[in-house]
Amino acid sequence: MKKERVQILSHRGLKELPPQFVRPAHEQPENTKAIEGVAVPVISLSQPHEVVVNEIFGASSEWGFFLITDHGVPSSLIQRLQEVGQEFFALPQEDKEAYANDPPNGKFEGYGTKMTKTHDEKLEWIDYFFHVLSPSPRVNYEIWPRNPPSYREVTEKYKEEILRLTDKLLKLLSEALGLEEKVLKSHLGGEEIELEMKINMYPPCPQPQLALGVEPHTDMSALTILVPNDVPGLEVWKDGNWVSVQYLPNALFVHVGDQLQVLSNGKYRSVLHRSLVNKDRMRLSWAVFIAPPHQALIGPLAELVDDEKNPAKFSTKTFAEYRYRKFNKLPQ
Ligand SMILES: O=C(O)CCC(=O)C(=O)O
Ligand SMILES: [Fe+2]
Repeated sequence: MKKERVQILSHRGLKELPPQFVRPAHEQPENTKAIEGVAVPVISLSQPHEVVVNEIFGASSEWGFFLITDHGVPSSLIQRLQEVGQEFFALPQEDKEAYANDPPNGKFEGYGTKMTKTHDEKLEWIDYFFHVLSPSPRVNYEIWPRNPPSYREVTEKYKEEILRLTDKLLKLLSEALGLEEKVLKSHLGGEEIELEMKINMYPPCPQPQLALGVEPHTDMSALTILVPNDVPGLEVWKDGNWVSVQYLPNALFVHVGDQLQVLSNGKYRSVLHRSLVNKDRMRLSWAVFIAPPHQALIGPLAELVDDEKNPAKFSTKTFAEYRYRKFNKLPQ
């Protein structure tokens, strides 16, 4: 079945949002505005080690979300990553369709647009490109965009930077829990840890106040490292309010995902977040999901659990089972 791409709809210049995208009133951005005057944590990684550990602990336990600066990823590389992604989405439609994914038939990688599952499930105002980034044996380069030709080289370079940052963040997050620095990464598969790239593309939307780019969710990854273009849109849930995340040039957005919440027995919080869309401008974001291999067993770390004061708050299961339950909206 041919999918209706949001980018094509957007190009038609509609005055009104098609009804399948109109969120129920209680979800519409105009009825659920972000609170003013609250700023998300921004952490410079070039501060003294103890300061960084403390700030990461505070942000991960109170917000499950923070921005990092002085992370060492060259701004020229971030810019190239953004250019090759934008160039892909600017290709003629039939060129993009050659990469179409097909989730109902198990083909998750490639160019995609979400379709409704049930009669009244609403659509999100987004097209995306999704592929595995690491480890190498799991990567299918056939599905990566061959156009622009530098897509692969640039994305591989960015992967190396994200692998380096993953190591660094997992060490800091382990230390902040009072654990040896290698603990979190080893529970997430060590060198088998998996990275997936999702380029989110939100075209201009005729009635952004009625739509969502991505509906409220937590990521099932352990961590997600995201870089947006300069169009704001991400909001995170904090103490009963939505808080908008402002654009900060070259900062990377770090989300704590479900697997880190489970491993830390709830000391770290998996952040609820959503994204809004824009009337005139295209928003793009590059999310790298950092997750354990499917067969990894994930549960609260023994070091953090005791029968009396800190009973386990989550059950232990394979990541494959966690994913299955989350996709099918079953209790964990
Ligand atoms: O575009 C964004 O800022 C958020 C996207 C997101 O939450 C996701 O891809 O899981
Ligand atoms: Fe997300």
